Amino acid sequence: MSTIAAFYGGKSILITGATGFLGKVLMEKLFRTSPDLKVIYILVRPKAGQTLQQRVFQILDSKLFEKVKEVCPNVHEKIRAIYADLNQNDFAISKEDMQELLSCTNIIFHCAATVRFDDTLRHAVQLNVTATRQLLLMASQMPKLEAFIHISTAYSNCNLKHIDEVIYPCPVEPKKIIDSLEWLDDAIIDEITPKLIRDWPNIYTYTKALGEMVVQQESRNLNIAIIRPSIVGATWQEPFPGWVDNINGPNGIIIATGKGFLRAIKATPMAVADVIPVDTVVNLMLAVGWYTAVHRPKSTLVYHITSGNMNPCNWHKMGVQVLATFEKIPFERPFRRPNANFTSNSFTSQYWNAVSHRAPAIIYDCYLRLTGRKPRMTKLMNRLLRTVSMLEYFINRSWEWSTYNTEMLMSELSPEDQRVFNFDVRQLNWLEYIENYVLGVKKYLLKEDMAGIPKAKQRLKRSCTPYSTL
Ligand SMILES: CCCCCCCCCCCCCCCCCCCCCCCCCCCC(=O)SCCNC(=O)CCNC(=O)[C@H](O)C(C)(C)COP(=O)(O)OP(=O)(O)OC[C@H]1O[C@@H](n2cnc3c(N)ncnc32)[C@H](O)[C@@H]1OP(=O)(O)O
Ligand SMILES: NC(=O)C1=CN([C@@H]2O[C@H](COP(=O)(O)OP(=O)(O)OC[C@H]3O[C@@H](n4cnc5c(N)ncnc54)[C@H](OP(=O)(O)O)[C@@H]3O)[C@@H](O)[C@H]2O)C=CC1
Repeated sequence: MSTIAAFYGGKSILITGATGFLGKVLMEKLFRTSPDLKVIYILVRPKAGQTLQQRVFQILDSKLFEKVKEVCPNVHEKIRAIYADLNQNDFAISKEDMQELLSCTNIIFHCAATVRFDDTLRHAVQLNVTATRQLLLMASQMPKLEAFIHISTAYSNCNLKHIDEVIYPCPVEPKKIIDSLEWLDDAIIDEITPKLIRDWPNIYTYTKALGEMVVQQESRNLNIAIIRPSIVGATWQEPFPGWVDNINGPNGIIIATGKGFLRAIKATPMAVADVIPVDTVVNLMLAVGWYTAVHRPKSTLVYHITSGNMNPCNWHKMGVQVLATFEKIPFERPFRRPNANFTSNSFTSQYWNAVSHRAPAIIYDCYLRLTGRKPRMTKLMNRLLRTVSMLEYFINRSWEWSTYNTEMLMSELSPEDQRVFNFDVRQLNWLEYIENYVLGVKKYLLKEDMAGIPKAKQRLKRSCTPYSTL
């Protein structure tokens, strides 16, 4: 019997960000391995015209939760969706709900965040810093709370080259930033943002660093741990390989390449591609939740969950395998035949952007105009190139993350727990993982039918010039 699975039995667990990529996989694993847990509270806001209940039903009815329904048929009764907006005071939670959360919660997993690189400082601080502070305040009023697990990112200190499992101080106190944002107007905030974020590449990583400082400052006597994953990718093994559901990080790039839009990218081929499967991250989160509650370490432990130091892959290897997979499993209706080059400097990158990206888009828009349709390719291409430029920082550098705490935890687990909650990334076969990843993007993101593969392959064989039925 798994000690960790047994630990979550009978527990009331609060998850923020449960409707996000990581949150869904966390809920799935919890229900599948500890179906006797008492309840999972999730803080949800209505979105895109859907009520809370509709959002929960959509998640539970998805393919991701198919196995859960077999082992935990009453899963609907064990999720309690609580109306909450983390941008509001007290999260806009009703008094009754707040009372229930305060008196019943045993474990908190704080996953909610804005992960947009270009968010405004005001909004990113509100969500990634102030909301974390507010949640810690709530946690301090929970008599039954055993552990508070905060999800950060391995890139919160990406202005350093070697990163230890410690909380690094930020140049400006989070409290000072929170206070000044209350009275500064948006124009001034925009002006001072570059000065504040200094050598951080974007507002996201900077506010995640501030969030960690807040955790340290407001920890009181709580049992807290911080988890820092690197680039979170599709599932490796559980509940099945290749599951992915948003266009963040590598996912959007894989789509853009497979559809033939993106043909060159400014990347350092030998730089480490520090991708980590989402199920590996979730396994570590659950192990950390157990360890923090049961062993109660004296200080806040930080855990890195990265792949580079244990089982490194680089962008060249990743790119080659992605392209090889497109040959076997092409995406439907590509704009051009998928092909890609890594460029090494800004000049060649600008050249390829003009020749390989902008020119075909302009030509295609002319064709659309001539055939009486609305041009849209140039706009789409500009948006794609903007996105790629924001990711460039991360694909042209390598970092070293120490993983002492993560390795220590691995050694503390029983053989059964090491199997059920496996976060040993040394066992990952990159070629197999990448192939499943691309297949997952096709199936779960693009929702393309696998039966169409032979036809797509035939079209691919015939194609050499731009064509599209978009
Ligand atoms: C020698 C041979 C070698 C071979 C060479 C081969 C080389 C070629 C490569 C080919 C293979 C590629 C292999 C993989 C390479 C991958 C490289 C990628 C690296 C990734 C690095 C990531 C680093 C991350 C570091 C930090 C990690 C973290 O901690 S956090 C998570 C990461 N966060 C993000 O990724 C967020 C980034 N995104 C953004 O910030 C914004 O989205 C944006 C600024 C980039 C874009 O904003 P914009 O306003 O333009 O668009 P937006 O409005 O957001 O959306 C546009 C449309 O898309 C829809 N959308 C948006 N989000 C989602 C979503 N999550 N799911 C589904 N759909 C979404 C949105 O609704 C919009 O649609 P419309 O409304 O219909 O227009
Ligand atoms: N994905 C990655 O590559 C990495 C992620 N991380 C960290 O992991 C965590 C989860 O990321 P991920 O799952 O990818 O992100 P997603 O963007 O998929 O999910 C974000 C979650 O936060 C919720 N949220 C955002 N704003 C609010 C709000 N105002 N009120 C209530 N809920 C809100 C979202 O809810 P809604 O559905 O309503 O929008 C969603 O559930 C984050 O802390 C991130 O920093 C760290 C490293 C890498």
